[in-house]
Amino acid sequence: MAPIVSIRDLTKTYANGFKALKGVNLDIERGEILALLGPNGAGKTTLISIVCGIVNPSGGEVLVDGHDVVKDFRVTRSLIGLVPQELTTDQFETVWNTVRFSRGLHGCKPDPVYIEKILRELSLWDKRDNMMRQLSGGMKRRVLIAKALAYEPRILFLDEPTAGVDVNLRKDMWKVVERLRAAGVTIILTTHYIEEAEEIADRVGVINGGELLLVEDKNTLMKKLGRKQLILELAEPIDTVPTGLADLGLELNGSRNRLVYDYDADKEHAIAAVLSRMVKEGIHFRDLSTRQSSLEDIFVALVGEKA
Ligand SMILES: Nc1ncnc2c1ncn2[C@@H]1O[C@H](COP(=O)(O)OP(=O)(O)OP(=O)(O)O)[C@@H](O)[C@H]1O
Repeated sequence: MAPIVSIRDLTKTYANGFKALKGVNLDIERGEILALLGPNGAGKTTLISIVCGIVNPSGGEVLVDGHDVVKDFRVTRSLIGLVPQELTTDQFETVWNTVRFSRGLHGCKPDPVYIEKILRELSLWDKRDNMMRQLSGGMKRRVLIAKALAYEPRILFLDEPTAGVDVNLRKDMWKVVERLRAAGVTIILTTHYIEEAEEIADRVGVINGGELLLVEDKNTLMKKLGRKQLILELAEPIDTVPTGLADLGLELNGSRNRLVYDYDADKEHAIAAVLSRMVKEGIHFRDLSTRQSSLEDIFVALVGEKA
């Protein structure tokens, strides 16, 4: 099936001459959860804003369900829900009306039962009659999510949805994301919290300096770029690593009692060779552990390389 969002050679140069996007190509599949990772100023919000029709591209093309986001913006906009980073609501309106109006604005028939369901899901039901200005920052953020869900979008963009919010909101959010995924909604989120991407995303895209460095299935990425480390606590201290072990890449690490061995996450069989060589060299260990690099390690390595 054709991707639900297709981005081709997308560039954006702002009026001051700053190149925020330098030729991005990306296909987003129907029903997937894609996490876009990148440091501050990488171009994530610019990319999302172009797909959502808020910012005009300088070059390239974006198709949403086959429709051009510039020429057919009315159609594409109706398919997309956006939860922006910044709060954009009328402070003197009630929560109930804010969410209800959002549905109406997008041309959907009123459905109070559905609105109630969303408000309950996001723990906003008790606040439905409060004015927006009476809510805490975290509650306002919940309303932004409710506003985007109110018109049942097929594609949902979440721009740093959990930045500066508490654990409860994060948990509520993930429950909502799970429900939406089950309903076939495509979800794209930007985040600085790598564990969030690790937890929830099917694919991960890394963006830096206006370029998409990679997009990869999360598990494949962790396998391909992930590193593992075998740590051997020795029974007796040693001064130098015997040649037979040094040849395999083992090193003393911070102590005469600890040997470490770094290997690719997909080369677990290498451990057997290390252990049999240990026996051959007559070096005994009293404990053994392994450590796997996280998505965060991979991200830092990728972005660092490019910097
Ligand atoms: N209207 C604008 N005019 C000029 N430059 C802009 C404008 N909007 C954004 N930029 C610049 O474009 C770059 C990308 O910004 P963008 O907001 O897309 O980054 P981001 O990855 O979302 O960052 P963050 O994680 O901080 O939200 C930044 O250097 C920013 O200063």
